[in-house]
Amino acid sequence: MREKIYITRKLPAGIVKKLEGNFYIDMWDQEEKAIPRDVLLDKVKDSQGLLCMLTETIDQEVLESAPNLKVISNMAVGYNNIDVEEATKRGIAVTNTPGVLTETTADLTFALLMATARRLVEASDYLREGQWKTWSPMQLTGMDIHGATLGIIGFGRIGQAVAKRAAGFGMNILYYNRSRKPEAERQTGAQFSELDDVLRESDFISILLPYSSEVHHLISAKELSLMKKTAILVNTARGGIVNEDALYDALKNENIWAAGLDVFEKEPVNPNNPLLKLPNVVTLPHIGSASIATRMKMAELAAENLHNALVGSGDVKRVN
Ligand SMILES: NC(=O)c1ccc[n+]([C@@H]2O[C@H](COP(=O)([O-])OP(=O)(O)OC[C@H]3O[C@@H](n4cnc5c(N)ncnc54)[C@H](O)[C@@H]3O)[C@@H](O)[C@H]2O)c1
Repeated sequence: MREKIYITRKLPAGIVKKLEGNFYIDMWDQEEKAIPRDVLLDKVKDSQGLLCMLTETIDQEVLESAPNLKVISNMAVGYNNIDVEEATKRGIAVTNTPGVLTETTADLTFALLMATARRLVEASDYLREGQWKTWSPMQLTGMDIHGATLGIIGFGRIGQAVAKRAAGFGMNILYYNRSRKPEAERQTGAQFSELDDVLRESDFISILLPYSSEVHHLISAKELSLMKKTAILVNTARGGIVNEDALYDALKNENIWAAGLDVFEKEPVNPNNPLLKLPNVVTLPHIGSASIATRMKMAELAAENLHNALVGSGDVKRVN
């Protein structure tokens, strides 16, 4: 009997068709509605492979419901939605999609940095709401990007790709990372600093660390208090790295100047989240890797990981 793969979101037909050559495929295909938890728990019961998104929490309960599972293929580079330790104990391979989304996520990070610095959303709303009646020299003024110092926290693939863009914009670059990256330092002129120094000296802070319990609320009240009052925080990594209550206070009390957020502690974001009400925050619904070409590449790589891990040959991007 063919092995069964369950896919938690509708994927492009061509990608599903390729998998159908070797496996029995079942898929959640309601695009407007996320897969309900009870459906997921039921569907994994007889599956050998699971292709999921970061919106699905693959915890102990899911793993217990899936005694036949051999591979979990996450269609994302981050995999904090999966209990990797528990999966490893059960001999389940966990895979992700690194690399193919690096440049697209760096583009979005830079776009968010610029939109926040130059108040693009506020300015667009101002015009649409019919408020543009005169001209005043200090109206809708923002922060310069050229010549400013960018501090990158998490200097991996995406962090380094952001640094390349920043170098082109004439920014000075500081970075904090677990280990030093001499080759990227040479290419971008970025300088390694301790975390507190990066926070103190930067005009822009870009967070690009993977989420883990180790970095939960890494940026909290104390860290925000080290930042310049004119500083802008951009988070395109994971919401849990920043303490949202502390961030709200820092923005409300003008201890920092603005924030650009693509990610939140709880997603999808509750529309009543107070951060959405602040004028000095630009918010996005986790669209870092959302270009047509990149989402296709991510889906292809996620399918390839699953296929290769199940047939036992070819390249597999394993995280455990
Ligand atoms: N907004 C989005 O849509 C989106 C898209 C892609 C990736 N992401 C997030 O961006 C993250 C980074 O992606 P990447 O491909 O650059 O990953 P990466 O593994 O290439 O880079 C992460 C860097 O962080 C460093 N690091 C890890 N833990 C650390 C710690 N505790 N202290 C200091 N340094 C630490 C690593 O040494 C590495 O250099 C992903 O894990 C994901 O959560 C978000």
